[in-house]
Amino acid sequence: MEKLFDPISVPIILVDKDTKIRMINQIFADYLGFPKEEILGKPVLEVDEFSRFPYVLSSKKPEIAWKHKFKNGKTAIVHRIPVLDINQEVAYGFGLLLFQDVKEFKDIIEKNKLLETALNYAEEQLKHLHGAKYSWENILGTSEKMVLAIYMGRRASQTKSNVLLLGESGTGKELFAHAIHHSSNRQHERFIKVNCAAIPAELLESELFGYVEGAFTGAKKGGNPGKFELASGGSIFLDEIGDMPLSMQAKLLRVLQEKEIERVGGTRTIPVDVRVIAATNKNLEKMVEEGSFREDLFYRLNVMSIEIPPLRERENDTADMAMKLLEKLSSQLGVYVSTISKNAMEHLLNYHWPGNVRELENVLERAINLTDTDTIHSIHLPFRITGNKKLHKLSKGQTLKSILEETEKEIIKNYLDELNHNKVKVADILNISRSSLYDKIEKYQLNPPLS
Ligand SMILES: Nc1ncnc2c1ncn2[C@@H]1O[C@H](COP(=O)(O)OP(=O)(O)OP(=O)(O)O)[C@@H](O)[C@H]1O
Repeated sequence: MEKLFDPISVPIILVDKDTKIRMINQIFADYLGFPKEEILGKPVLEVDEFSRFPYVLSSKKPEIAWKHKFKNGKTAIVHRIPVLDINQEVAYGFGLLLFQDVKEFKDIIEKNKLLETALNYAEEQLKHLHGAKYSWENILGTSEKMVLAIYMGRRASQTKSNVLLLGESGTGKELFAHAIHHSSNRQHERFIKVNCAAIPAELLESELFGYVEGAFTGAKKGGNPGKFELASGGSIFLDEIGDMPLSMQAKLLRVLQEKEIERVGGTRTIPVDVRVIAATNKNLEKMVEEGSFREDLFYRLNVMSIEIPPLRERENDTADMAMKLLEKLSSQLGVYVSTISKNAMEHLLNYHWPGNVRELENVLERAINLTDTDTIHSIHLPFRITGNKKLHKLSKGQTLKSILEETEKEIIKNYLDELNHNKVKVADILNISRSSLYDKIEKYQLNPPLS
């Protein structure tokens, strides 16, 4: 026994069922300040009057990590464990000193607390990074179709089902995905986005499901978890799902059905609990008919499908949305632009917005950067929005010269109207001299009527 226990650097003691010390290793004896021979065979209470071994053996209950003060004044953290025989009778008691000094223990606890705080902070940061950034409050729109889409989104968020977001580019599908996660019971877990169109087909599998060490040349040591594993407990947003190659669609279907993944190159299955929110601007039904999207996957995803209408179908939304986006953008850009002129608003309302809200945002941001006042005028809008289509068609009697003159007159008139006939500004924007502008005003009779 001595040979066995003495080399162990942790103080250890064994007492028999009568609490007599049967073994104590050298380090423990030194700690107590007695020669070993003096202690061996003695009842433990004689050596340490505060020992709780008599109690531990009679109660048969171990005491783990107890603070203990020895007769010599030293305070330690100890384990006292009753060891029972096959009849559940006490055979002996085993004790060890976990920390020879409570301060050592406290230091470790302090360090642990610090580490825990740092870890919590890091986890919070990570959640913030991987969490949903938008909620329903960020989604603008009061038209009937939008209100319905938002209602569907809110309902879907309360379910466990997969969600399919359908809509043209820039209609706000990603915004919806964030809001759904944010208002679901997974809100404190991760929200992981994967753009299926942006990842090369050959990398998509390892991106989604991860890989094991040595799975392919260049694979990281120790392997790498995929987005599904990272999102476990939370939501995964599969954007542009319509662009997922057929081979991957089959693998995704398996994951949705089995709720487990297999890393590339691995053999072990890993359970994953992930809510899938998928989005596409493609017509999946048509793709199913054409054979480029799996029908079974379509039905798996299409449980809660939400159609987000294009901006041109959201009657009354554009004006309200433009004003709210203007407020948001100007505060983001740190400028004060609060008004859209009547003329400019008319152009915004008449435009067909193929790029939807994203395009509206871009147009407004550009306009904010161009205006010198608190108002956006039509001259601050791109020509595709203000452009007068009639000028592109040649009507009877028109010549190139007359079209150019008409266009010139139109543009100068627009600028003069928008800028309250401030000729300095107009000349500046059109990049012509002031005298040239005066000539043209004269030529086209663009002076405001005298009141
Ligand atoms: N209803 C809305 N309210 C406020 N902002 C919106 C709304 N819809 C879209 N946006 C804004 O328009 C931009 C595009 O939105 P988002 O990325 O969600 O569109 P998408 O449909 O996912 O586009 P894509 O199909 O091209 O990925 C974002 O900046 C978003 O903040």
